[in-house]
Amino acid sequence: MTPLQLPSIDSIDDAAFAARLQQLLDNKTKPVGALGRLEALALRIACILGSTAPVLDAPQMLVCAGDHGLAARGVSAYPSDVTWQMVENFLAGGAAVSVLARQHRLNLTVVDCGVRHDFAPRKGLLLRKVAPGTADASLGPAMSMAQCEQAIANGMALMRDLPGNAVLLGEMGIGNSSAAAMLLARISGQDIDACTGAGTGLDAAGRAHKRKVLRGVLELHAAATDPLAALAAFGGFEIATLVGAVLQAAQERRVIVLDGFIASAAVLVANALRPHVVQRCIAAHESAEPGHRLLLNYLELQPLLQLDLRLGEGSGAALAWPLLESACCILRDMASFESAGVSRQEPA
Ligand SMILES: Cc1cc2ncn([C@H]3O[C@H](COP(=O)(O)O)[C@@H](O)[C@H]3O)c2cc1C
Ligand SMILES: O=C(O)c1cccnc1
Repeated sequence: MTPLQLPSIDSIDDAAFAARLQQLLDNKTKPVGALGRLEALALRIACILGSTAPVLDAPQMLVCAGDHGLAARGVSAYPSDVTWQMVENFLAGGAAVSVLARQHRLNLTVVDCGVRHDFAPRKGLLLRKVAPGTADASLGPAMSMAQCEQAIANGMALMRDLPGNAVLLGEMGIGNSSAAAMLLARISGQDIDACTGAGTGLDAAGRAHKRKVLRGVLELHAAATDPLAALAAFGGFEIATLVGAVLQAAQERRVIVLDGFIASAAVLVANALRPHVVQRCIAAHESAEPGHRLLLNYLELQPLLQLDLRLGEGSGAALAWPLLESACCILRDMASFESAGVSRQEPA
């Protein structure tokens, strides 16, 4: 295998351009700042796309799926078979993300990154299986480094082939809130107990068991300190594929819309590898999974919505999408004081 080449990702900070955008926003027919955080959102999208009149084009909902060997340790309230069953549901159009993507006209692509099931090929499904599920991370690394790099390379390649200038991140994989919690603990240095939550709905005893298992897995992989080693140690294939997709999207200056805890964990890893990634990111919401708030704080991202969602799939990203469209419309289409002949604020 050729060695993995990660893209280089430059800073898109441009103080002069941001000041120009702020002036455009301040000249719109409204009291200064009256559209609140929608103005900051407009400014961020405009900076990512490098346009004072941003247009979101052919948005892509990318849902990456994979199974986790660690699920055999009882860290999820649901069995691993739910992963492939939900992939079928995504493709049949009945899952939350299917419905919401349809509502908002987001093109849905589902990727088998490493599900323990053989899917029949069909439209909307990309077969990029590295292996049928990761290994049990409580016994050894979830993925070999070669598998980890393969999944990242798959994500980069598939993103290159997707049209548009915006991508919304989704995932499916029973047990993946455990992988996300361990990645957060390792990369941010926070205690695993604070990073661990109920996932699909564990009760108090289930959460205590999950914390104990995850603490043991972190200890087993104490040497996995750099982001790639941590990703290989904890998994999973869907997170690694998303890492590649995020890196590629960031390099192409697409708008990257984060969903919940697990999709955000992929961005955490990508940003640890290439620190300017986060400049291209918008946090759609803050999930009820407690680690998500810690993760967003660590990345200094402010979520748009707080709806106590704890689903994943990309559902929260789809729900926030109309806000991004509205932010662009305001910057593009609102009249200025001059063009509309509206009087400005009286001098103090
Ligand atoms: C029916 C069903 C649909 C889902 N859609 C997303 N997830 C979510 O739950 C999983 C993470 O939680 P844990 O780590 O506790 O397994 C992921 O698959 C995530 O996307 C679902 C879970 C279930 C049961
Ligand atoms: O925040 C998420 O993405 C999430 C939370 C619980 C279960 N699955 C996903």
